[in-house]
Amino acid sequence: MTDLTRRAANVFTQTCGLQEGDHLALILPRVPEWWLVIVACIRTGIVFMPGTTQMKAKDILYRLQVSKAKGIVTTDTLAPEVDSVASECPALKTKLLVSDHSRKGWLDFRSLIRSESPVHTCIKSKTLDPMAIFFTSGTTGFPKMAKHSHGLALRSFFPSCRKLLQLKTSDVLWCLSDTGWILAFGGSLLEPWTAGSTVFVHHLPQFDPKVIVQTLFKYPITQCFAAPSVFRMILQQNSTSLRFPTLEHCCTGGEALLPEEQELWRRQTGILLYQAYGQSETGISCGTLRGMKIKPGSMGKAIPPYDIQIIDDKGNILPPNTEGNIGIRIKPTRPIGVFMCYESNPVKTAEVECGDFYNSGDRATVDAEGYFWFLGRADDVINASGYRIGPAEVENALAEHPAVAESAVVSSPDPIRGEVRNGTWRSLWLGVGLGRQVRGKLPGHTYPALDLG
Ligand SMILES: Nc1ncnc2c1ncn2[C@@H]1O[C@H](COP(=O)(O)OP(=O)(O)OP(=O)(O)O)[C@@H](O)[C@H]1O
Repeated sequence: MTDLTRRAANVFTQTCGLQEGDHLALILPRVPEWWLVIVACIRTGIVFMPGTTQMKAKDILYRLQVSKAKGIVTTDTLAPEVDSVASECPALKTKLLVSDHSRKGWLDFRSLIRSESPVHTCIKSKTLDPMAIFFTSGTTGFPKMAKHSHGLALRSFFPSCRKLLQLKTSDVLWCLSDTGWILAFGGSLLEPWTAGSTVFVHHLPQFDPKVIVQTLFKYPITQCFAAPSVFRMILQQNSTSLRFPTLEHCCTGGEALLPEEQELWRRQTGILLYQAYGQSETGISCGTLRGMKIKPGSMGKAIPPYDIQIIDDKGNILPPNTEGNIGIRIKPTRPIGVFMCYESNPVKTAEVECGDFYNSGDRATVDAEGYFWFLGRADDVINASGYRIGPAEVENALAEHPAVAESAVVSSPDPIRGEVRNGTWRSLWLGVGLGRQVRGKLPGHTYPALDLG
């Protein structure tokens, strides 16, 4: 890694002329170059911006334009999409291709790495210097650019954060997060790197729960980190055995997890499923640390240095068991790991500040023991006849029916009750739950109403 990332750093600065602070879009599947590009950026101070390979030309165009990216690294699958929009991105100067074939107008990253010098001196980055931009999922609008400092990487070294997975050098960690999300940066790079454990990588070009089960049987994976949908779809396979030979610890986050699924996973695999919660703006902020008592359905406790409280819309702390916003204290001191700002969007950055807190936009309660319970996103909460209904609660109820594989609950306007709950369901293969996707993408869309009783 040392040798290859030094060479990659030289490719960026010497061959491409990129400089500290420049923005580099990184859209790669799970190939080794993803790791090389990120570490090379950290070495040089180039701000990397991961993106998911599921993007199409218009998504790439949006990201390149708003970020004013000077460079992009991608594969030959997405290179034509980039070429179709490149003329509309005046800042884009460098296109690097990760492929065994060449393409006109693109630099060949693999052969450049081979020919570049392995001698490189790291910049002397400071904790608060910019390091990365993570685009949010865009569940509620255009993806926002959450800009992080090098402090995000430093946070992984804090003993409090190490307690979440408690990785050892003998561990083999498989994090299934798409390379475009902040979870992949933490779970596939920072966490195992800090602990000196082994990263397991599977190309997994298409999500197939059968392949995941086979892989967990075949390879000496000891820890697995994935979205709840992954565990859910494995359970839906009705496999004869899910007693994996080496798997010891499982962690999940990114969307709501049903308490029943947690219990079913334990019964079928003999392993507990620990829940964590986080955002592109904060990394993992809250979680059930390995070995901590699991309260089924709870996201666990705040992970220091984050001080998480349930707050009202003015930033006042609410008492236990009261619904409110999940807030992370940012005053008087902004904790290391919380994003710097939304790039080029001071208005949005100011909007999420609420008194002494960063307002996550998620609704939850905290119990007397400090465990957090997710209710839904503030913009998803349904107000029907004066009752505030978290869509996740209705989805959980639907999911208890054996014929329902996945569900999404959205509201539609009602002249008498304000809003009524409507539902839809269908199969999905993405690593994020249907509820979150559909709710975010189709606000106000009318589905046939369900009688939910
Ligand atoms: N354990 C969890 N349980 C329930 N929801 C979770 C959990 N972990 C994360 N989430 C959801 O995922 C969100 C974070 O996702 P992400 O940062 O990718 O952007 P987004 O909020 O979906 O996108 P946008 O802000 O663009 O709409 C959280 O705010 C929360 O709603």
